[in-house]
Amino acid sequence: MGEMGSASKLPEHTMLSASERLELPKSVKIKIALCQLSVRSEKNQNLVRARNMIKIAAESGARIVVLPEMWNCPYSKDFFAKFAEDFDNEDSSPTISLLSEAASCHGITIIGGSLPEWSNGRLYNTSCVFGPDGKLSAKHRKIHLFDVDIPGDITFKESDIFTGGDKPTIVDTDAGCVGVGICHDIRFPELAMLYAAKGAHIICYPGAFNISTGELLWELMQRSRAADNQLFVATCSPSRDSCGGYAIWGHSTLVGPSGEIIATTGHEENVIVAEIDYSKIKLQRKSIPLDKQKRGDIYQFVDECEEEKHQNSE
Ligand SMILES: NC(=O)CCC(=O)C(=O)O
Repeated sequence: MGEMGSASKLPEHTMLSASERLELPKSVKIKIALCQLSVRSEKNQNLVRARNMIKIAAESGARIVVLPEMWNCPYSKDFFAKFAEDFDNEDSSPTISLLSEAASCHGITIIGGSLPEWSNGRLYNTSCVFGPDGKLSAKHRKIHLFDVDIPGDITFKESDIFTGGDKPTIVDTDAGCVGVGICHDIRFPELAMLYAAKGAHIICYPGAFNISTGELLWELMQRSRAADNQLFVATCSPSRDSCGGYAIWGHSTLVGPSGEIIATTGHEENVIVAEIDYSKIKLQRKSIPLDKQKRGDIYQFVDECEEEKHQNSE
């Protein structure tokens, strides 16, 4: 694995304004790859297999490569702490080294799925973004932790183990402006709206939905976030046969700005490579200008008594 150097240090922020971002990225058409990896209980095997998938993706022409939620570690409370790495300690973070080396070796942007991260005695579910120079360009800590209790079906409480993130994450890459969320973050439209308002072209959600909620909601959530905000949404999941006893839905998908599915897959291990045509964003926003049609002034209930008092006093 290559030298990491200062790969794990976040750059000083050079954020563009939303209106600057509304200009299309230099390359209007790019390829994106979604690596639906089968996650094993041996960390090193996951690193080797993911590295191989990134190579396949890059050789297929992908400029952005997305990995799944928890791809170096089974999605299981028995593994998160054991597999966690301190990203700031370069000697003890083989996964960060790998992502940095792979991004610079192929000259691509990697949305590095998510990994268990140790920081100051806390555990986070964290996604790291690397640019073609191999440097860390953003770090998103899962904001909305997945706590679920469906009697007779599934009980899982991420908040028993993880601390939630407290910041939204948007990053300007040479292949478009990317908003980042992790799995359960997709259920919160406010986050996607914020990214759209800041000028994101695509929102990437590494995710590991389970079979209980996935069938009904996984595709619906992605298409809703894309259609509401008229931008691209990409998701990347581990495959169903991943270790850990949590039944994963799979179905990594790319959705376009009218809510259309551009590419998807089943639940097996697979690398999906698909084309993004960023000009579709402008076209969709021109055809149906939701932003201009919005009535921000009336999305609130007016207290009728207050209204009456106000009218009487006039
Ligand atoms: N890993 C997750 O955040 C799972 C989210 C999920 O399945 C859901 O229904 O929400």
